[in-house]
Amino acid sequence: MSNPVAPKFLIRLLGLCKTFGAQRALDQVSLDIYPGEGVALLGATGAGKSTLVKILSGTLAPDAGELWVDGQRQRFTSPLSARRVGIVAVHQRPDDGIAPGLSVAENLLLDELGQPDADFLLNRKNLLQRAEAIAAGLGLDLPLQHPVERLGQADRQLLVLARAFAQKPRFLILDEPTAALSEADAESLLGLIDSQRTRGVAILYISQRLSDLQRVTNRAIVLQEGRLTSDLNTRHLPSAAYTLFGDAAEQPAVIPDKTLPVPFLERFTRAGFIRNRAEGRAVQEQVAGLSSSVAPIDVPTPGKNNHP
Ligand SMILES: Nc1ncnc2c1ncn2[C@@H]1O[C@H](COP(=O)(O)OP(=O)(O)OP(=O)(O)O)[C@@H](O)[C@H]1O
Repeated sequence: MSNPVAPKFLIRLLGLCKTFGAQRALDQVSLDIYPGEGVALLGATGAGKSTLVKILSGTLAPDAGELWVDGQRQRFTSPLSARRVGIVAVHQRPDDGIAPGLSVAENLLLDELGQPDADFLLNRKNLLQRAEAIAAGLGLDLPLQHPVERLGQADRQLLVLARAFAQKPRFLILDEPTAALSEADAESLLGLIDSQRTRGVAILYISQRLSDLQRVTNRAIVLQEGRLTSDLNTRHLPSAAYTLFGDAAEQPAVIPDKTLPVPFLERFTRAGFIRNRAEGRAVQEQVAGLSSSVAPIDVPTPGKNNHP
């Protein structure tokens, strides 16, 4: 007989497989994640972490297996389709989630700007008020009216995370979110993650920083050569992590200095403002597509007179 008080899973993966040529990136991965859980995703280089994240966030389709969200089978065709059911991924490079040429406020609301009911945001005053409300709700002090290019690396990371939180996700995937942050900024971010978890948001957290993992996760899963080999309480993580990664477990990640290609934004940049819903949607789709690109993007830095 089923237990009537057993918690209901938010995410269920059944036998996920993904192969690239001869390389098996994921092999029969099955997993349940419950509302409010903080789950650390661990694995050595090439273990399949990014592949799993891409499948969960709608960038890649699995070759086999099932993905269920809140009792419904899903077949994502894009990051937008994953977002519609509450799955939001923040990738490691903060600039992947930034649209240059726009203000901090517009970047904060980028995901709302392309939505059918977003017309009210196309008024600058409304947009600013909405952005202020979001930033205040998250306790973030961001210069909302400034061009986004003026933000330093840490504020860019906070902006990208605030944007993710603003979408009211049910399942948030965070890839090394504190790597660019000072200790104080990292602490406020970890506090924000705690408050999301308290509200029932489940977190999948990729990091090599044990201190972060112990702070925001209760459970750790380990991928090895595409297979899920361990599922343990985070309390037991230190010994397991050192077995798996040795000294690398405490080394901070290095964020490559890459930025988005900007040509597609030039006409928005000239106006300095998104003028209608179609433009909002175009920017949103471009940023979503770029942030989930499989290959790293080698591009010129904006503002250095190197547009094609
Ligand atoms: N687009 C691709 N084409 C070919 N092989 C790929 C592709 N993406 C991933 N792979 C391969 O699949 C395996 C899993 O890669 P994946 O990037 O998911 O690992 P990872 O755990 O995220 O590694 P890292 O920590 O280095 O990011 C690796 O052997 C990788 O080379």
